[in-house]
Amino acid sequence: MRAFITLKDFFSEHKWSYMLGVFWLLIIDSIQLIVPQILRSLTNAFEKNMLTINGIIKYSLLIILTGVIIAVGRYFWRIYILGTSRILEYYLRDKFFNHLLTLSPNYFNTHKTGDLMAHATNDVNAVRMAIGQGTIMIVDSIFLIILSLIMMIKTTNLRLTVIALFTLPFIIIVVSRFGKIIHKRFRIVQEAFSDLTDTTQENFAGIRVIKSFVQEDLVKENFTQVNKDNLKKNLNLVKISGTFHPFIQFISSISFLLVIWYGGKQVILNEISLGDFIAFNSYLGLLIWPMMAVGWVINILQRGAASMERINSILDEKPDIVDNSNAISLNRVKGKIEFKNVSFKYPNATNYALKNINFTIEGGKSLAIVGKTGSGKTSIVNLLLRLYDIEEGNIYLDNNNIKNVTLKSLRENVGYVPQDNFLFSTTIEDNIGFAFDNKVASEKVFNAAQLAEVYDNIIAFPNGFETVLGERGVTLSGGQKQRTSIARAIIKEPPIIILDDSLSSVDTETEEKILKNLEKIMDNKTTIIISHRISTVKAADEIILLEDGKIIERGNHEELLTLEGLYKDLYEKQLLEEKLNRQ
Ligand SMILES: Nc1ncnc2c1ncn2[C@@H]1O[C@H](COP(=O)(O)OP(=O)(O)OP(=O)(O)O)[C@@H](O)[C@H]1O
Repeated sequence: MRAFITLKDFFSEHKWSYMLGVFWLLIIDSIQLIVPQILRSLTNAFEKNMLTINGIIKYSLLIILTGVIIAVGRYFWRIYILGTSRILEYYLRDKFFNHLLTLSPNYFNTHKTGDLMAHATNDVNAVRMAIGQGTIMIVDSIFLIILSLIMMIKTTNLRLTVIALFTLPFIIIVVSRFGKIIHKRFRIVQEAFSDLTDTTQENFAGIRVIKSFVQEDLVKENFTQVNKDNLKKNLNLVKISGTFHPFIQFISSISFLLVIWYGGKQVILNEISLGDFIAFNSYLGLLIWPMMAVGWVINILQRGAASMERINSILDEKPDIVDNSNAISLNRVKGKIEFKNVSFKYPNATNYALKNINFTIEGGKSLAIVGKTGSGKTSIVNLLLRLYDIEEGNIYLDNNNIKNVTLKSLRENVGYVPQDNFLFSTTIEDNIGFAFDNKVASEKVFNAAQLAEVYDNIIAFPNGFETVLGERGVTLSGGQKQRTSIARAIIKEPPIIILDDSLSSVDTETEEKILKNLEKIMDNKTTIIISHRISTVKAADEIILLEDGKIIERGNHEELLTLEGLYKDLYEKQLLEEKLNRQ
């Protein structure tokens, strides 16, 4: 139960709602305890032939009155307790999502999206149940058990009460044994649900690959397998809960049997009145529910605690990359970037992705990075944006070690066009204006789209810039996505812009136009261009050629050609390719 300590702030904020809910709950419970007394008086009067029509009306009205108060009270405790548990669900999901946003990209490389989605749905629900229904049941059970026992003893005698409670220890044993098994099976069910969510999510994300490889049958088979596994684990849980409840009910019915046998005898011997006997049975009936509820509540709390533990394990996860305590916030930088003796291995990787990288880009100048796939080009950008931290070497921005700069100000100074060009399922206009907290002026969006050479494509769509991308709308071509993504980066007018293979899907003519536009807007701004294509990089002030994480050639285009090395080979091969393409 210690797991729920995460929610202490929530409880302190909402304690009054809980208290009011509990207050109403206790009122209802107290009134419920009056009903057997009404039945008792009614039966006794009936037995003594003293019951008049007026008496029947009086007792009936009393029963109706208690019914009305119970109904009103139930409404209020539901609002206060169940309503607050819904607020808790909202609070916890928000906290969970916000925490995930603080985690470093590496966390998402090593954790499945489906798993995280299952935490945000199933686990949060289980916690809500524990805090809502669970609270009600605990208060209800404790109060009703104590007061029913007092009333039972007062109405009849201690001996009959003790006999009625003969089954209580058995109920406690059964509840605690079953509780443990239910807890374990519930955890397994949650894990199976995570797998199911994950498989579904992955299959739909990769639907194009599945269809193009005609692998629907294989995917179907895999899904059926995971779905079957989920079903099996759920049935295991149902079987145990299915045995548990009737079992408890059976044990408690033995109490009734004992009361009918012994209590009946006491009525015959005139030790208690018929009214006492009936009231006693009603109290026993009232007692069965809380005794059962003890079982339920343990079940619900166990589930809630298991889910809370799973959520806590993520909430306890510390982001790998955070601002250091005396980090400075940079305003608009001049854009000087320096890598000094930087070597880097990805977490859990054995090989270095970058080895002893040294370069300086003066503010306003451009650097191009070329190299074969996997040579470490993107890794340089990942380090500059501090998506990963380095242990060997240093990176400086305007002569400040980036480890001493706030992440926000570092990243705000950079316009980044990533390789995967991810766009959100919202309008094109909102995608381009993504960097701004508030809606940005449409003219600004249009201008960025023009500079990225995608304006004409966008206005050709029936809804133009209002076109919704993704599920409900148009899907852009690879080149259109790249250019929309460029527009998203340049609209910020950042002092540093990074294009990671961002022109690979556009033809050379459009590429040239985009580069010309960039030249205009990037005057006095620093540019890093990563590309496989020499045509994209040849105008850069400096070009570095990477191989296996090392810089093997550097210089401007002309200098690199005179080196007669790999760069020149690459250039000649691409010239030949272009020539062949033109023929
Ligand atoms: N998150 C990661 N974890 C472990 N290794 C990684 C990770 N990202 C990249 N690598 C490895 O680091 C090396 C350099 O990768 P990087 O993405 O920098 O190459 P690249 O030159 O940009 O390639 P491409 O042109 O294909 O994009 C590769 O061997 C790659 O497998």
